[in-house]
Amino acid sequence: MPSSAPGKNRKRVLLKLSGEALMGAEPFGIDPSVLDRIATEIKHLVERGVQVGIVIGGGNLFRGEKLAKAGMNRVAGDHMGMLATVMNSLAMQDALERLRVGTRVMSAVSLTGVCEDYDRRFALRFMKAGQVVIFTAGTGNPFFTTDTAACLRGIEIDADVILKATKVDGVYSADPNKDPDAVRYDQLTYNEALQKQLGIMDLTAFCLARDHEKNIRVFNMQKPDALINAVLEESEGTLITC
Ligand SMILES: Nc1ncnc2c1ncn2[C@@H]1O[C@H](COP(=O)(O)OP(=O)(O)OP(=O)(O)O)[C@@H](O)[C@H]1O
Ligand SMILES: O=c1ccn([C@@H]2O[C@H](COP(=O)(O)O)[C@@H](O)[C@H]2O)c(=O)[nH]1
Repeated sequence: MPSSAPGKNRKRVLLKLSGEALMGAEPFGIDPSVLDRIATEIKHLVERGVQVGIVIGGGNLFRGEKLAKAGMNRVAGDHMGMLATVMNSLAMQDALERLRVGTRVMSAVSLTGVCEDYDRRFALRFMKAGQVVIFTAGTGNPFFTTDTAACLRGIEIDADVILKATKVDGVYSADPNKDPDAVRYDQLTYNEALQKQLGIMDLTAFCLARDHEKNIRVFNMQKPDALINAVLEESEGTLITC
């Protein structure tokens, strides 16, 4: 399908990709076949005229909290975590550009010669011109997560929806990887998620999205075409609303 001409009224999404989902069956790092499959699905969205901003996690490489538990200074660990998100972002940029999808990586911390600094107005211009923008290095601050960064950037770029692409097929009454009796929701509100302390995202991310009236759709990125369905059919996983 040919690329749509840049236009004013196209759908704009903020896609949060779990770092762990990039591992595929590997114990650490990135499975190139998973990366290429996800890049192909993103290309299909761009070809259908969807403006795509992406935030990628770093859990397949480093998490500050885990490093701190092993004895490292938490801030140093969080800096490593943020740099892990940069590595994932560069890998995704490479995969997209091999598919001839123009892609910019914009970082919350300056990494001269590696990627661009984050600038909201430039990011919007790139997306309107049909380029994918990957917002990397989280919020640029320790003690936050890329879920919070995804909500922050989603609000800043006024995304129609924040898509949390992960390894489970929605939000459950309890962590489905720990509780076999957990039940999946089709839809729920932020206040329900907060009251029930559902651990699919951190509280800061939930509160930010709720306070700025951004819906989040949680879906399984391992399911082929789930991303396309989530955006075009609005049919996958769980929708979290105000
Ligand atoms: N109520 C719940 N419903 C669904 N999943 C839940 C719930 N509570 C906890 N989880 C867990 O949350 C995980 C999703 O988190 P995900 O891996 O996307 O997080 P992340 O930390 O943002 O990503 P990254 O891998 O980049 O660090 C699921 O794999 C699941 O085990
Ligand atoms: O704003 C942020 C975002 C992330 N970090 C650190 O990066 C890792 C990886 O991110 P995940 O969201 O866990 O995938 C995170 O554990 C933090 O250590 C950060 O410091 N600030």
